[in-house]
Amino acid sequence: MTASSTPATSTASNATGAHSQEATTVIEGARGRIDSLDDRIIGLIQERMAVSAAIQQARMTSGGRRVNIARENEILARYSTALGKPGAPLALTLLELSRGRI
Ligand SMILES: C=C(O[C@@H]1C=C(C(=O)O)C=C[C@H]1O)C(=O)O
Repeated sequence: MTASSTPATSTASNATGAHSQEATTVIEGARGRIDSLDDRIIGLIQERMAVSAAIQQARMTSGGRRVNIARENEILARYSTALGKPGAPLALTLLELSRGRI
């Protein structure tokens, strides 16, 4: 039996859902890369939240409002241009994380 047709271990002990050892190996490696990317994305979101908080604090200390709708519209447009329709709710989630619910 070749490596590519070797059955994977039973689904009970294989969380990938793959039906061959070859696919299991590919998926496990790629999931490691996704976990690493997600760690970086989460770190970038936390960094974004901190930068946004500094902007909001500076504006409020000067007597301005926390929220700036014109700027938020620019961000919504950037995300939907780059990512298509699902980019808008993603941008809204980032804005909510950064300035709370409005
Ligand atoms: C960070 C700012 O303040 C608020 C938060 C924003 C953000 O997190 O991107 C955008 C606009 C504002 O509602 C800003 O005005 O740039």
